[in-house]
Amino acid sequence: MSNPSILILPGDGIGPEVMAEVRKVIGWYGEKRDLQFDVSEDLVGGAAYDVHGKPLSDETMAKAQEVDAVLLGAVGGPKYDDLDFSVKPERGLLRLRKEMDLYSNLRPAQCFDALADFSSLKKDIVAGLDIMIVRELTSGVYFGEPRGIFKEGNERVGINTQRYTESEIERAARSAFELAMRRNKKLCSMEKANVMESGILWREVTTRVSADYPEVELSHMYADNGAMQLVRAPKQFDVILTDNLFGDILSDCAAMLTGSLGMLPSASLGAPMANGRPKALYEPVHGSAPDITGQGKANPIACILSFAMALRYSFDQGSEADRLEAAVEQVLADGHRTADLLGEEGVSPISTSEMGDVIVAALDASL
Ligand SMILES: NC(=O)C1=CN([C@@H]2O[C@H](COP(=O)(O)OP(=O)(O)OC[C@H]3O[C@@H](n4cnc5c(N)ncnc54)[C@H](O)[C@@H]3O)[C@@H](O)[C@H]2O)C=CC1
Ligand SMILES: CC(C)CC(=O)C(=O)O
Ligand SMILES: [Mg+2]
Repeated sequence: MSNPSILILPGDGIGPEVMAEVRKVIGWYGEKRDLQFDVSEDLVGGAAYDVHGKPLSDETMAKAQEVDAVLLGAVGGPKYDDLDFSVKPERGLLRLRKEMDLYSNLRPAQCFDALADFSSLKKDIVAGLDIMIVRELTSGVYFGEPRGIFKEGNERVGINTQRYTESEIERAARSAFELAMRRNKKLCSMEKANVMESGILWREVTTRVSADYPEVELSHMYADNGAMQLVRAPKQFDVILTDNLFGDILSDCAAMLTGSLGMLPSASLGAPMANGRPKALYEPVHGSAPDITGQGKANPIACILSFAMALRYSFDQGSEADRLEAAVEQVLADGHRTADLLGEEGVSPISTSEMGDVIVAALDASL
C-alpha cells in the first residue's frame, strides 16, 4: 500500500517559518515511528501570486484535491494589500476551502496548565479549559452572492450577503453533534436569530437535527452574548457550533483564553473520499503575522498541533496525536517559551526553530 500523501502549502509571512518546524516533526515520525508520508510542497497566497499572478494555481488546486491531507501555514501580508480583491492571497485559501468543500472547521481551544497565567483573563477562569468551536466554513457571508462594491447614485456601496441553505446548516450541525457525542455531550449553537433570518433557519435546523442525538444537551445563544460569555465564563461550554463569520471572530477570541493566538490549531474537514478519509486541510488559526516575520519569534505550536489533528482525523493515528500533544504540553511545563508567551520573571524566549527542536526532543523522550 502506498504511503498517505500530504501537500504542504507554507504560504506567506511566518507560514514558512512555522511549517519548517512541522517538517521536523513529520521527519521524526518517519524515522522513529515508521510513519511514512509522501510529502510534496507548493505555493499559495502571496507566494503563489508572485509566481503565477494568482493566489492559487489550477495545478495546485488539483493536487490539493488528490492528496490525503493539506497542511497550510498562513497567507497574506502588507505587500499584497493593494491588489485587486480577486487575486488577494486570502482568496487562495478561500478557494481551497470552497472547492474541497471543507464545511466543518474544528478549532479547539485548550488551556495548558503551564500557560494558565498567560491568558488575559484570571487563571481560575481559564485553567483546565477545553472547548471545541465548530465553524461552518464554506458558506455564509464570506461566499454569499451578491457581493461586491457597486455604484449607487452618487456613492459606492459595499455588499456581502449572509446566505445559508438548510443542507449547509444541517451538515455542519451533524459534524458538531458527532463531536459532542465523543466529548461531553453538550452543544451550544450560536447565531443571531433575533435579527437575522439566516439565524432563525440556523436555530430551526439545529433543533431538528438534535432529535437524532437525544443524548446531547443542545442550547442556543445569540452570538454577541456568546462572545461575552466566552470571556466571562468559558468553561460553561464544551462544543460550540456557529457560522463562518461568527466562528472566525469567536475562535480568535477563544485563542486568547489559551495564552496566545500562536497556540490554536485547526482542522477543516469535508465529506469522506473514496479511501474513507475525509477531505482535509489543517492550518493554524493565526495569520501571516507580518509584524514578527523573519525574526524567529513565531510560535510554531499552532501549526504543530494542526499536524497532530491531521494524525487524528486523517491518518487514524489517535495515539500518535496524543503523543505529540503531550510533547507540546511537556515543553511548556519545562518552561520553554517563544516571545509571544513571555512575562514570567527570569524566562528568556527561545526561537521558532528552538521550539521545534525541544518538541522533537520531547517526542524522543516519549519513546
Ligand atoms: N488563515 C490565514 O492564513 C489567515 C491569514 N490572515 C492574514 O494575515 C495577515 C495579518 O493579519 P492579522 O490580522 O495581523 O492577524 P495575525 O493572526 O497574522 O496576527 C495577529 C497578532 O498575533 C500575532 N501572532 C499571530 N500568530 C502568531 C504566532 N504563531 N506566534 C506569535 N505571534 C503570533 C501577530 O504577531 C500579531 O500581533 C493579513 O493579511 C490577514 O488577512 C489572517 C488570519 C488568518
Ligand atoms: C481567509 C482567512 C484570512 C479568514 C480568517 O481570518 C480565518 O479563516 O481565520
Ligand atoms: Mg481568522
